[in-house]
Amino acid sequence: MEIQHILPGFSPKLSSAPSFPISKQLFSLKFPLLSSSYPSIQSQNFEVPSGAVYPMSISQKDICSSSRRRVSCSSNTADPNKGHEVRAQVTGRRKKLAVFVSGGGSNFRSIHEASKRGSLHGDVVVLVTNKSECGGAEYARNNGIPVIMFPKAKDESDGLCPNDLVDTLRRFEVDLILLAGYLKLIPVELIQAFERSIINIHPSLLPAFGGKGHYGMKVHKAVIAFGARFSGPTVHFVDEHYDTGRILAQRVVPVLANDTAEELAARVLREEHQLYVEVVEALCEDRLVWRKDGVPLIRSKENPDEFC
Ligand SMILES: Nc1nc2c(c(=O)[nH]1)N[C@@H](CN(C=O)c1ccc(C(=O)N[C@@H](CCC(=O)O)C(=O)O)cc1)CN2
Ligand SMILES: NCC(=O)N[C@@H]1O[C@H](COP(=O)([O-])[O-])[C@@H](O)[C@H]1O
Repeated sequence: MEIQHILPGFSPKLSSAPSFPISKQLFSLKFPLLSSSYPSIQSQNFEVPSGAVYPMSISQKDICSSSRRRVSCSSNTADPNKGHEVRAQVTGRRKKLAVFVSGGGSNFRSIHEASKRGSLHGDVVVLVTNKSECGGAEYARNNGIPVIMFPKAKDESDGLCPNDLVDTLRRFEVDLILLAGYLKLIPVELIQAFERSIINIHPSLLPAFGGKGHYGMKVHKAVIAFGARFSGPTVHFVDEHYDTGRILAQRVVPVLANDTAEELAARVLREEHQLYVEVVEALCEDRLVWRKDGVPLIRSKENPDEFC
């Protein structure tokens, strides 16, 4: 496949990674520059949201210089003449977002806050939950965001069936569905109705530590029990199974020898809040590109030939 090694820089060369003192601070992996041994990618055809296909060349520069490179690759461009930042203008209609939660909703809050401060070109128009009294639902009600129940739970009086949920989200004119700590299986009716428009954030480096039974603290306990040295959040597209959809973005954090599951969870969650906001900002700015082999990529805001 002509783009077999397009992103080798993403795999950390651990032999060159510096050793870290046992401390609770984050570190950034240095990703190797793309060496000349990798086939150069001169021009590839990519699908773009409008469906048009146009050649795009990807130079052999280091596509991501560190694990902490912002997905949006910094949207501000300082104007030397004016001495202040000039935010790149975003055109097009603001995207309408539906967020699905089951718990506290800290990722939901991060996205809503980014929308309110203007860095995210979209609005949360509806919250969906299976737990009417969860923290995410309370936050939505306190911020005037409609809350709908799905699926219909035994101990809940109301709730929608899959087809009614699709109809309801269509009435809200939803463009993008964001799962954020939602613990139920998304039905195939929704996946078919919102093709390539449902993403999820998972608290491990998929495909490791994913699938049925892998949620919340269970994930972090398994990471520690297996002795994994790295973990971190994954944002992926949602298909009909748990955590098997195409990976869109990841961040890496260290797993320290004396970590508790709670300490690891907190370290990963901090990265989740940043990563999810940056990914949703990119999607709201139509910076998503589908590689010919079906892998989704996020185009850099600074240089359309670079990917995050
Ligand atoms: N069709 C899909 N639906 C959902 C996905 C997905 O990738 N495809 N992601 C999950 C989120 N998730 C991991 O990121 C996840 C959530 C829940 C479970 C799980 O095992 N749930 C239990 C029920 C838990 C409960 O009710 O408290 C179960 O199904 O037995 C695994 C992974 C959201 N939906
Ligand atoms: N497999 C799904 C899963 O485990 N999701 C995880 O649930 C937490 C929700 O936190 P939040 O409600 O504060 O956003 C997050 O850590 C998210 O990655």
